[in-house]
Amino acid sequence: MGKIFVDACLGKETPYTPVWMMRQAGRYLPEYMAVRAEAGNFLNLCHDPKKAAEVTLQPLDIVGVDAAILFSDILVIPDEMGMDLSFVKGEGPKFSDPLQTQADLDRLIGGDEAASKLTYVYDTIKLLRTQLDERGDDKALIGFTGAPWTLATYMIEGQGTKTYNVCKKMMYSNPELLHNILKKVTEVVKLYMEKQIQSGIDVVQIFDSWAAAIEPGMYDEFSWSYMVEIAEYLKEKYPHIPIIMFPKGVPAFYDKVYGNFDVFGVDWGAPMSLAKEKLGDKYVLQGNMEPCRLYSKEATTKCVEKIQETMGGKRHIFNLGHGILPDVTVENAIHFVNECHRVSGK
Ligand SMILES: Cc1c2[nH]c(c1CCC(=O)O)Cc1[nH]c(c(CCC(=O)O)c1C)Cc1[nH]c(c(CCC(=O)O)c1C)Cc1[nH]c(c(C)c1CCC(=O)O)C2
Repeated sequence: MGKIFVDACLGKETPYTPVWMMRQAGRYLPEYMAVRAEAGNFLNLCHDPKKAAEVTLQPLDIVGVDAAILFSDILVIPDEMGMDLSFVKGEGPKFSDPLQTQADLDRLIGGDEAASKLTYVYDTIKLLRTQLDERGDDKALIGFTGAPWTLATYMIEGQGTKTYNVCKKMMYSNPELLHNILKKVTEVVKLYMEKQIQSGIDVVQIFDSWAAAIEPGMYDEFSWSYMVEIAEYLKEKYPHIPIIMFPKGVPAFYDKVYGNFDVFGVDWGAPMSLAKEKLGDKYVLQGNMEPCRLYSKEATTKCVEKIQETMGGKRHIFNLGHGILPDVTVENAIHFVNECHRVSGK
């Protein structure tokens, strides 16, 4: 069966506009919390293909989205390259030994050796492929990776950061080392995404969540060019697999966007009309409701109607402008999905 989400990514006309939500498999769902509790913790859940597949599919049945996104995390890549990842309760991800020198980087494994260690991700995808095919509906499966820059911020800082001062010190005082880190991560990501495709995903999304940390004139050099390199590697071998680029918070870069990919993910900080004007002819646009609107049904409806008015149901995929927050009610998430379908004629 043709998948409406895949068709929409490729710019084909679809009977209605598909919708999904970034971070849709997560803590706002009591059913997710139950499976996570069984697993013991978040990383165990990522490492358990059966449970990871189960939470991947939950939003399809509970919220009614048109695509599932693989349940995993962007940080499993540096973890398998040899950095020791943990999630500290209430504090988020941590690496015990952040990268500071070329010698630190040289100790990490790279290339196919690293990509081959992520077997639990490929096993989850294979299981999901079977389960989705058995369902016989037209829901797509999205695989993903972090952009090399976003991954590097965690590898260098050792954790999430508000200032990015450690990685920016490297950017301005030792750019060669930062490029070496980005190159090594890029090589792993290319092979990781290739193995995700071979395992059965329908679409790729590259998350550059911390794009806005880079000053506009340097964004291409330190992030976008690596994302494009990954996209072009995959497009050459797998032209039928759509690629979504999601660089958060870089409207100043919209005039300079280039590369062979299909969908541009618009975050909530940019007006959809601006993205349409600058990028709408070249790329399908995804987005972009401010996730906090999910706290109010009225605010949600207003925004969905406005986005629909701007995009006119053409070359568009509904989504939030960043991830759904844990304290949103399931009822309001369902309302968002239903409204996207209503205004686009489902
Ligand atoms: C920056 C980033 C990370 N991870 C991810 C990003 C990029 C996307 C974005 O910008 O939102 C990507 C990600 N992380 C997760 C997914 C699963 C699929 C989905 O979107 O539903 C995806 C696509 C699960 C997760 N990844 C994480 C959770 C929460 C873990 C839990 O307590 O259950 C989930 C469901 C943990 C995580 N992972 C990360 C952080 C900063 C945190 C802690 C923040 C928090 O606690 O909300 C790194």
